[in-house]
Amino acid sequence: MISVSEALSRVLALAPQPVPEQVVLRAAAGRVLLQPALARRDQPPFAASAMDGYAIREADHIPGAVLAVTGEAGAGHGFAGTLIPGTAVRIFTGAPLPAGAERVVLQEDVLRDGNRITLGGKLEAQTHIRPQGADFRAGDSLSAPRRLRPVELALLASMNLPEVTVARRPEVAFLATGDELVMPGEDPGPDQIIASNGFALAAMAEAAGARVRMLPIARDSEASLQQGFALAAGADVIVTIGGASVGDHDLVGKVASGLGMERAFWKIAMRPGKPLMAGRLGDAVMMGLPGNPVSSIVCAHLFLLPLLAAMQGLPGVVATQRAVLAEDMPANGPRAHYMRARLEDAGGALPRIAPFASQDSSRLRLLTEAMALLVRPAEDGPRAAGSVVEYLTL
Ligand SMILES: Nc1nc2c(c(=O)[nH]1)N[C@H]1C(S)=C(S)[C@@H](COP(=O)(O)OP(=O)(O)OC[C@H]3O[C@@H](n4cnc5c(N)ncnc54)[C@H](O)[C@@H]3O)O[C@H]1N2
Ligand code: MOO
Repeated sequence: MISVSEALSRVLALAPQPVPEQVVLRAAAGRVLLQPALARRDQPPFAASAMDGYAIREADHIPGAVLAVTGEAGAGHGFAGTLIPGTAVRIFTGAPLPAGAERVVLQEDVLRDGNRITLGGKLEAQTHIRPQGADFRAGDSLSAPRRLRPVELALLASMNLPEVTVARRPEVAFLATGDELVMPGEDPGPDQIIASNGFALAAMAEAAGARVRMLPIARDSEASLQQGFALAAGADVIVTIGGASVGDHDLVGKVASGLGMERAFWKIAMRPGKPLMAGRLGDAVMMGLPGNPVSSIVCAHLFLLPLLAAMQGLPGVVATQRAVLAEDMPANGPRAHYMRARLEDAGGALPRIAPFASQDSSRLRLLTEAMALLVRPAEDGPRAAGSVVEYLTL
């Protein structure tokens, strides 16, 4: 059995290079920007007013000064002339500052009478001007790679970039296998259960930027699995669920090998998730997840999500955080243990973490109550309450 970190590097070694594609901004949400995006213009493109008021010269900024209003500057239509000393131009938020103007006084701070304004007795120090390029300059870049959040879409839009280069979404085909499985809403036989894992896994993959195909459940026969693999043709990643272990009906490894899968590994020193396998099957990456619900979800978190990240040009890392152990724990065995745990704010710098008494990898409901996976490295010694440990969130 190989270690978790060795397995992750073997999985990442299977990842093909990201494929760039051009998309319009409206289609870029959540996609990974592959090339730095360069602003095509300054923003603001001119010195602009930040307030509604009057543009004036610095020399006229005197309490009680009386100035003639000689024109107007609005957003989208500036004042054509130059501001003459002793005069003011009515100005609105976002309007270009007239030539010669050096500050904007708020309309609340002046008295207007016909075409004249009188500045108030108490004037502000702030000029209420947004200098040209205060947000960004032409040529400034949004660095890559990065996953595009809504705020970055707005930034790209204001850089006047209608299209961006992003990574093509990897396509993942999920193939659940087992005679005991039926889909939700179907009528299960007396020995059957509902196939559940795929719903979590598909949602996880989609949130990680993938497109997902959920294939019909394969039965525990070589022919049915072969048919399932045939239906997965064209996918970038083929993920089987179940049938990965050593039982007589666990046929995934055998069938995949028969179809030419080059195995990168089978079995990892971790729990849950020991029977995980991965390799290359034709042009696709193949990942065989264990069938137990918690095992499949934990393995997907540790290996499938980093793979999908790497395929989109992002680092394939699993980020952990630190917490303080709430109770003593005995030494861990030879497999890294990802323990379902409760996380609580203990008022200190780090949260407190307490593993659940049951770590049964079939219990989905418990998993929904776990706020974290406490990571116990293989062969970790006993740990006393109060020691600092690592965890990850699902
Ligand atoms: N003699 C041994 N037995 C087992 C070992 C072992 O090392 N020696 N490993 C155990 C571990 S650890 C795991 S994990 C499981 C995984 O086995 P498989 O990947 O072959 O999974 P299945 O046997 O097909 O299913 C296990 C379990 O999960 C349920 N299942 C399967 N698919 C789904 C699904 N899509 N949705 C919901 N539940 C699913 C299935 O009904 C079983 O209860 O093997 C241990 N055995
Ligand atoms: O490692 Mo299995 O994944 O315990 O349930």
